Amino acid sequence: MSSAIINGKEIGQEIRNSVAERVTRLKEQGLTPGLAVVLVGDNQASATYVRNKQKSCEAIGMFSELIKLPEETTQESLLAQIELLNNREDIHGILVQLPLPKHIDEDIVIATIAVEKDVDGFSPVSVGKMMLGQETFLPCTPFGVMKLLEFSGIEIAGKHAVIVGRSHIVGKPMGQLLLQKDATVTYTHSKTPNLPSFTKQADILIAAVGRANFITKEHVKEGAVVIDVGINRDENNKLCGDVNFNEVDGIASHITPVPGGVGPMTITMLLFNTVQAAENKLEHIVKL
Ligand SMILES: NC(=O)C1=CN([C@@H]2O[C@H](COP(=O)(O)OP(=O)(O)OC[C@H]3O[C@@H](n4cnc5c(N)ncnc54)[C@H](OP(=O)(O)O)[C@@H]3O)[C@@H](O)[C@H]2O)C=CC1
Ligand SMILES: Nc1nc(=O)c2c([nH]1)NC[C@@H]1CN(c3ccc(C(=O)N[C@@H](CCC(=O)O)C(=O)O)cc3)C=[N+]21
Ligand SMILES: [Mg+2]
Repeated sequence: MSSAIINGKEIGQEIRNSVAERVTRLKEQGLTPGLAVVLVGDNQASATYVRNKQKSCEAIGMFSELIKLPEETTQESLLAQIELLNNREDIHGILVQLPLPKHIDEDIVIATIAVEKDVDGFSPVSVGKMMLGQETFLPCTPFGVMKLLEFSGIEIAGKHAVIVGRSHIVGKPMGQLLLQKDATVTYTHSKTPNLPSFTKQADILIAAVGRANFITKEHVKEGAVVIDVGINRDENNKLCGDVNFNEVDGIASHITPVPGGVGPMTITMLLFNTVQAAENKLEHIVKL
């Protein structure tokens, strides 16, 4: 029997519809949610993602502005651009597309984004609040994965979640969100010996490695829920995940495809966070 497919495009669309309604209500009150996307350099993949994000904003009536800076932009001038966006009334969310050119310190750049506009949830204050379980913008990819699990009726409490990967933007926050929902969490990474001995224990397996078709049937327990965060190109330049879908299909109870799994959810949660940022501002005005 084949595994149930978790359809991120469909679940994402359902959430986008409710976000679109919130946009309509905000506009009736004279406020159009605005997202600024900062793109430095001419990384081809980044340009594609950014276009995708902008199209998605427009589709639900949000304002989006692309700030496109040349590869040789200095850190100082990038920081100045972010300060301008921090102070703009029409911009509620700021996203600085990663990776940045090597001569720029990403940590400093991200820390400069005003926390109330940090819709990626990457700044140190946002991360700290997330760790403490305080209200904040959650990082879009792990947040999107939590929504996929929720909409698919997958129970998390008491389950063993194994994360492959510990990056600051995916693996590490993913484990935190699952822990908050009472999973038992194991982190694995490039220094983990005998990886399958860990992943085989997973009730929920999250692959965030960045290697095409890396997770095979030897890594997966019968009946596990497998979430594939990876976005890679295979030897034929075809988009593929970190999970060898054909091998794992039929072993997993549920699996996310690539494309059409986690990717669309990342953008959905970016829209969600940006609308929330605009609503927060409105509530603030009403309170004054
Ligand atoms: N769908 C979406 O919306 C998004 C998808 N992505 C995709 O997800 C994937 C991961 O992204 P990201 O977290 O940014 O990547 P990083 O390269 O920052 O992190 C990769 C992680 O995988 C670990 N790793 C690498 N090789 C192995 C191995 N052989 N065994 C076990 N662990 C290993 C690394 O370990 P160590 O820490 O020891 O180096 C690291 O923690 C990529 O394909 C990326 O394109 C990313 C963001 C959003
Ligand atoms: N500051 C910042 N925030 C990010 O959220 C961020 C980033 N930098 N840098 C790059 C990664 C990657 N990322 C993706 C988003 C959507 C898809 C997506 O929509 N994928 C589609 C397919 C897209 C295609 O066809 O190429 C899918 O999986 O179905 C993929 C990857 C966000 N990232
Ligand atoms: Mg850098």
